[in-house]
Amino acid sequence: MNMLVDGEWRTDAYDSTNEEGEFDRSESSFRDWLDGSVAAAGEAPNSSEFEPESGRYHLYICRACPWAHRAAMTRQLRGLEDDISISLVQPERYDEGWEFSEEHPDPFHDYEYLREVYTDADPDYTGRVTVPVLWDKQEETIVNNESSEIMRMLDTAFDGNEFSLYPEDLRGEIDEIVDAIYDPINNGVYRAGFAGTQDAYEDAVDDLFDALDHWEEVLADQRYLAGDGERLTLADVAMFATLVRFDHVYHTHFKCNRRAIHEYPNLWGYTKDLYQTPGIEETVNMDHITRHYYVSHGDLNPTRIVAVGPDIDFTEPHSRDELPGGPPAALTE
Ligand SMILES: N[C@@H](CCC(=O)N[C@@H](CS)C(=O)NCC(=O)O)C(=O)O
Repeated sequence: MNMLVDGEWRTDAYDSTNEEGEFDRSESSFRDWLDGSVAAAGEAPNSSEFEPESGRYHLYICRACPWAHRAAMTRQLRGLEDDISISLVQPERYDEGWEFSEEHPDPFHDYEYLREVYTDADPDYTGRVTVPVLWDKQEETIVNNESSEIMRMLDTAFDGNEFSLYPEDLRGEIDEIVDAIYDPINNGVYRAGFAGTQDAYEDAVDDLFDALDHWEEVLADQRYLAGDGERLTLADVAMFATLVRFDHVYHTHFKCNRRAIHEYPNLWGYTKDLYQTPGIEETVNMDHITRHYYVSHGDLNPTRIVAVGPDIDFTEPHSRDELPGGPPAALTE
């Protein structure tokens, strides 16, 4: 796989599976926090030189990427479109890594590749070149490239509109759910898709569907994941990013095909409910999602043919409004 090593681009630098054939996701590298943002339940606000000034920060994302999607959804739901600018990279990723294009240019530097943004921040950078990236236009550096942190800091550092996706009374539970769904679900689909052995694949698929069965039950009588299920939170943002991609890419391309999400009554209703929450639909680009996965992973899909199905409709009625709670008033008024 490709990455930067001491600031030089290498296409053979790391193997994404370990000796047991299990997919190994490496850690994100830029881990600064915006001033005043909160990292986890019970923690005091961070103090840093990165002041949360409107217009100072930019998100580089790919619409295909579920991790970048968490950051884009948080920005959109919290009404931060005027505070934080956003731009896309091309959905297809080849040997040169994430690329800008005429359609999706780098708004600040006119760079060809996202890796140039990384070497701008650190000329000797060693690591993967991933999205999302939270870029500081003033200091011309990367603040953070870890989505679980970016979503928390966008929610807690900026005022935005009048609700929080990470409310103080639910933070502990949100942290637990975000952690609990990471390994079997969010990263679980990748563990299945990139497994190098039958055992590693089957372990990942077992974990994934056990976890989906569990949340299917939880969602039978609550609208959202955290607390009493009445409030939309970052736990839902994290879950939705995987569920919305599931039937189009993970089911077929990553062989997560024991069941599709639209075959689970509650998970499917929940996915449609979130999709129809004001602000979310515009963050979903199924064309970019399918093109990215089917085209970029030549080892999994050598013909790079993009699967056309399934025929499902995220805008059809979901009936979840019979459950207590609902989208924050700030989004529906
Ligand atoms: N832990 C990171 C993971 C980000 C990540 O792996 N993004 C993928 C796209 S879905 C990427 O940019 N991959 C490029 C690579 O691994 O070289 C996060 O949550 O932000």
